Amino acid sequence: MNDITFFQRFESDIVAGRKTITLRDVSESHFIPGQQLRVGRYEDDVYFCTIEVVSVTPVALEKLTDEHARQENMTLPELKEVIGEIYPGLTELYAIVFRLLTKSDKRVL
Ligand SMILES: CC(=O)Nc1ccn([C@@H]2O[C@H](CO)[C@@H](O)[C@H]2O)c(=O)n1
Repeated sequence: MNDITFFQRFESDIVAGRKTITLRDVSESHFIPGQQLRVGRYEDDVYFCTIEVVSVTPVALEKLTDEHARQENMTLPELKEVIGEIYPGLTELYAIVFRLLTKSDKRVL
């Protein structure tokens, strides 16, 4: 069982350490710093890595900065577009900072 999923298109950035945060809605704001999470792909739930939660911080959409975008390996306009597609109309987000612990050796990229 996985604890959190990411869209498959972000898998390579996560396992390469280029994406170190995710922005989620309140339904995924319950993670605790220090918690280790098994990470799967949203499309098929295939496990691909384990991360450790570093912090969970509420952030308003309008308060997102270039630093958040850098941690997503995107530009700020790209990030806002992605969020608008995943969470239409949502303005209250939670920034989950994580660090990569282990990668699955069964991944096929
Ligand atoms: C079911 C579900 O909500 N899945 C999600 C939600 C969010 N995200 C990522 O968070 C950042 C901003 O939202 C973007 O980089 C997306 O990667 C994701 O991969 N998968």
